[in-house]
Order: sequence, then C-alpha cells, then structure tokens
Amino acid sequence: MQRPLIIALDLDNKEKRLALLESLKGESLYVKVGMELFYREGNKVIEQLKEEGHRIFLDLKLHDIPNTVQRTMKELAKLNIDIVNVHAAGGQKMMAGAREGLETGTSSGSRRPVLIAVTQLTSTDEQTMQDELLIQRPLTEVVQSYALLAKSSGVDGVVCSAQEVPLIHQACGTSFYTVTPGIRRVGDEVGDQKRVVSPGQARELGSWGIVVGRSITGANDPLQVYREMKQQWEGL
Ligand SMILES: O=C(O)c1cc(=O)[nH]c(=O)n1[C@@H]1O[C@H](COP(=O)(O)O)[C@@H](O)[C@H]1O
Repeated sequence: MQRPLIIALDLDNKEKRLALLESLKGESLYVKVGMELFYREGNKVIEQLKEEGHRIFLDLKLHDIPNTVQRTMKELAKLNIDIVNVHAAGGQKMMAGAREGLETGTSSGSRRPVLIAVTQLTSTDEQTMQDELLIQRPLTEVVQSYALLAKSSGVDGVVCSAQEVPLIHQACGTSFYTVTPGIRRVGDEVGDQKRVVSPGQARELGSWGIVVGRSITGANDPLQVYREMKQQWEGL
C-alpha cells in the first residue's frame, strides 16, 4: 500500500465534519478518528466512514491497566478499523495485552488492525520531559527505547515525530511502522506542536505515514491544501 497521508478529523461538530468530507469528496482517504469525534459520534461514524470507502486510524491512545486495555482492544477490533493505538508508557504487559485483545477480537477472515504505540507526544519537548515529567534522559533516547519496548511487546509500530524515524529504523528495522504527526507546511501555524516537520522532510526522514489535522481542517480550501501536502509527501 502507498504510504498514507492521514487526515485527523478533529472538528468540533458534526456539520463541520460533513462539510470537510464533502469538500474532499471523490478522494479515497485515510482518516483519523480521534477522541473528540469518537466520543461525540461513536461507532456510527466508523461505520459511515467505512461505507464511504475510507481507511481508518482510530486514535484513542489507550493507557490503563493491562486487563482493561486487553478487553477494550477486543471490543475495538470488532469495529473493522485499520490502525489503533496505545501509549507505550503503559508498559510491556499493557502493550502485549493490547495485541492479545486485538487478536481475540478480530473475526476469522478479517485482518487484525495494526497496533501502534505513542512514544512521546509531538507536543512534548525535552524541557517539558525534564521539568514536568521528571524524565532526565535525552528525548531521542527515550523515544528509541519506547519503540524497542513496543516492538518486544508485539506492537507493529510507533507514533513519534518524523525527526526520530531514522533512530527508530536503526533500532527496530525499517518495516516497523512509523506514523508521524506534528506536520506543517512552512509558514503554517504550529499551535501546540513542538516537534514539527514538513511533509517533504517526513518523506526524506522515512516516515511510513503522516498525520495532518489543522493545516487541512482549518484551511479555506481543504482540498487544495490536502493535494498540495500530498504532493510534497509523495515527492512529486
Ligand atoms: O496519536 C496521534 O495521532 C498523535 C500523537 C502525537 O504524538 N501527536 C499528535 O499530534 N497526535 C495527533 O495528531 C493530530 C495532529 O493534529 P494537528 O496538529 O492539527 O496537525 C491530532 O489529532 C493529535 O491528537
């Protein structure tokens, strides 16, 4: 499969979501359903997006005790989604439980959703890690180490900044998925993101997929920005 540009459908009401999808009509999309959308519109939105032929990354970032995560993943596997995620900070048992839950929840004949783990949120920088989270190791070392932990727990890949992709490939191999948010065109507002790269840089750094939210969802012409960023991402 072609490496995807995943659109984060982070919009604060259903009408705006429908208008965005309408403006992108005719495109076969990879979309991200995050907490805001899932908690508002629930399973129904997943069914609708599937019916429209889109691929889905369900981003609920599970982080709980292993038993709860395992049982929740069993339920989420029934939604026929393509990617789902957890926080690597939940540890090895939790991540292994997530994988097991997905295996048991996937019906025979269907494909198990790809499981990825968030290393360090792209809204975090080294300063925040040291001052607030009391993590004193360099950010890149922590991200690489979480990626290795994820891999050894049976997880298929990670969410990280594209800046860390070469290090992750070094440690975990190039077939380990790297999904990278914190993507902006030069000149776009960065907002709360700290580790930011452009679509072209993400391609050069070797990301498997990029996640783009506000640059597209907040644009006057989302289709034009989507096409522009996709071209940059594909190196056209
Ligand atoms: O798991 C994610 O998708 C995620 C992880 C991370 O480290 N950083 C991050 O920004 N995200 C998500 O990626 C999207 C980025 O949105 P924009 O900053 O608007 O492009 C949001 O939906 C975030 O929830």
